[in-house]
Amino acid sequence: MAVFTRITQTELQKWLESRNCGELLSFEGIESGIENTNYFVNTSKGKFVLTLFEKLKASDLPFYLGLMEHLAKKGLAVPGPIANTQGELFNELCGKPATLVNCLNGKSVEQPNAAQCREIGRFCAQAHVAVGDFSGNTPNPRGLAWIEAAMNELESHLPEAIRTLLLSEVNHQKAVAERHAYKMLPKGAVHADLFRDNALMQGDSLGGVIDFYFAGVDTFLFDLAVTANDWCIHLSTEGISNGELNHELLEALLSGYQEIRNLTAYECDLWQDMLRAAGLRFWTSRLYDFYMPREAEVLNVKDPKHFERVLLARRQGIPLVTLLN
Ligand SMILES: Nc1ncnc2c1ncn2[C@@H]1O[C@H](COP(=O)(O)OP(=O)(O)O)[C@@H](O)[C@H]1O
Ligand SMILES: N[C@@H](CCOP(=O)(O)O)C(=O)O
Repeated sequence: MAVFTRITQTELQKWLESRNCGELLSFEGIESGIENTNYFVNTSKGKFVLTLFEKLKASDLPFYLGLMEHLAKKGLAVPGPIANTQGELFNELCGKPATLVNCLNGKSVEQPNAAQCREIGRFCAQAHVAVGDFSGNTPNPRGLAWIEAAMNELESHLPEAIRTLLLSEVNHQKAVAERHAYKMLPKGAVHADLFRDNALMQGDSLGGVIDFYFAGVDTFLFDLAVTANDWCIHLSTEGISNGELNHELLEALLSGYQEIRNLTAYECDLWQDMLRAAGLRFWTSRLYDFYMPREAEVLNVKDPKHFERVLLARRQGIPLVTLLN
């Protein structure tokens, strides 16, 4: 359960008055989130999602909400924030910065098929093209600097074997970041957490992508690798993963992507390294949440072992680059 902040009908009604979104009919807390407090809000004008930001500061929000607004205005399936009468995309509710966005249709899938992976590949590329004229420049908050700092903070909590693997991969990624090819990778504001649970599907079509609150400027290839590691993971019929990729799903994702945007030679060169970087990113954050959970997060901690297996599988150097062509 992750409704960290409880609101009353009167508080919400008052807050909604400054938005042209109709009369409040009902609202209901969403239990599945782990970062923010979310409510479904029904008004006489439609269905919305209210988000109260639990960790992000007001100064962080113009980037995230601006990115969502930018993509929504370009026609991507992204919830556009509803501005208040002062033109603000967020303002305080119960002492927290809060925003109201459109409620999208669809539900997340656990075992995607190839058509759904192709669709998400197309979305990813469309977003990469669409941010060409987005001016926000907040760096990826979970980039290599954060990973290294988290690793240092975790050091005394980790078993020896995990510490060694983590250090080895951080050192590898630091070397990758120094390479000419890496410096030539196209970059922009990316979602950086485009997991299955952040996309709402309606059959094989995309209802929309939500949860931009780990977005930041990073390479497009890293964003695609994050997406591939989750959407194209090999799952047994029981839904269990050994960390390997499902090549049929990966081919679908990459060909959907390349229908919209071709990967450069530098991107093809660094594909394997970015799959590793994406594995490292989520292994580290899950280790961090596992060893240093916030109180209300204890029940929602995600399994770090999964991303340890992902990282180990990507380090094996199977020539995945052939799937890019
Ligand atoms: N714009 C939206 N449209 C429809 N459902 C949404 C929307 N935003 C959030 N949700 C629902 O709320 C759940 C939690 O939202 P999410 O942004 O993932 O929370 P958190 O960042 O706290 O993990 C989602 O799984 C989805 O069911
Ligand atoms: N996708 C990340 C966790 C981020 O949480 P979210 O619910 O805000 O997407 C992971 O799986 O580790």
